[in-house]
Amino acid sequence: MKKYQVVGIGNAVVDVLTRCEDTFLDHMGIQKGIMQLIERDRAETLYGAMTDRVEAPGGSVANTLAGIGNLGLPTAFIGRVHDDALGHFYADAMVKGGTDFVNAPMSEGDLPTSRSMIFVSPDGERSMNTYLGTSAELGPEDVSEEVTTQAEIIFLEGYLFDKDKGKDAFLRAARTCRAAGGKAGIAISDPFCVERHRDDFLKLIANEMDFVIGNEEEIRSLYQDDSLEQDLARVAETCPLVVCTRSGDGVTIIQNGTRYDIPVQKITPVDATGAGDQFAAGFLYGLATGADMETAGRMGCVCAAEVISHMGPRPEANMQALFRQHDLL
Ligand SMILES: Nc1ncnc2c1ncn2[C@@H]1O[C@H](COP(=O)(O)OP(=O)(O)O)[C@@H](O)[C@H]1O
Ligand SMILES: O=C(O)C[C@@H](O)[C@H](O)C(=O)COP(=O)(O)O
Repeated sequence: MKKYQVVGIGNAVVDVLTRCEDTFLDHMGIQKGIMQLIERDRAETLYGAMTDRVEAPGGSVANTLAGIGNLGLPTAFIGRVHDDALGHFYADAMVKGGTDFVNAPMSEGDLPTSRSMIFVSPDGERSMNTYLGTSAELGPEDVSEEVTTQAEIIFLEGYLFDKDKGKDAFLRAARTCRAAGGKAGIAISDPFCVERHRDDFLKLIANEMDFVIGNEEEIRSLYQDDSLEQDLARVAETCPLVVCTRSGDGVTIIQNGTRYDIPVQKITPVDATGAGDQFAAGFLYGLATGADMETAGRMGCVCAAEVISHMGPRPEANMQALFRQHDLL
């Protein structure tokens, strides 16, 4: 038995959330529904333009780990925060939620803790504006083999793929985990990130990954065949387990050539932030505990439905209790 059932590696980001009308997005030049990277000045402008801000620990894979921690499995997260107020807020929240935050806040360098200004539209869609401070500087030296070899599953965040040292950190984490008998998977994170590094993404998925999770746009961005079915089939040819979420329109899982389609009851989200991350939390909980694919997929949907029913990217409910209500435990 290893120390951790799931370990994540990704950007450590504090989310600052507020509601707005779509006209505000147009006025500020914010593209709706995606994660866009911004510079420090723009971060200050957007922060200043926010009313009724809510601050919450975020970061895509970190949200997933927090979700799995909430479900009671031993978890850890590898990410970088600065030794500043937001950094301590972030690290403390991870630990309080049951996930080890293995890298202490760093005082060297002048890049602050990362933050994302997230505007939630009346239809629940979230538009993220992320200022990447120190979190995107994560490199192989930040990956402790003592942690990765103690992981049954390691989960990597595609956003970190934007820098060479992030790629190196991934490879070190995935290879050391797998060499010690664990499994490695990736959350694709973003179609634009794939756009910038398509060949590397395809190689990583084909050669180093045991599973891949993405939404429809992310899966389609890999092979660009102009057909989700064809794209899914091509990813499934190279990777033993592929999971594709399609918002309120169901989830498709292909494991070693067998396909599972999980229905989703479509609702209007209060705030869609974290839907994909919490789907991954429920699904990985199922994978780590030996559930069949149908059950793991349904667990993912229950976690995602909970998080989109309130503001913020992490669960507020006791997810074990919710699983029991849905006869999943
Ligand atoms: N409108 C919705 N109604 C019900 N469930 C939803 C809705 N939007 C998202 N979800 C849940 O969240 C999961 C992930 O959503 P999706 O939008 O595909 O990912 P991402 O947040 O990564 O873009 C879906 O598989 C589903 O379970
Ligand atoms: O990492 C970021 O830039 C934003 C995150 O902090 C945010 O919490 C997030 O990724 C939400 O996830 P999603 O809505 O499931 O894509």
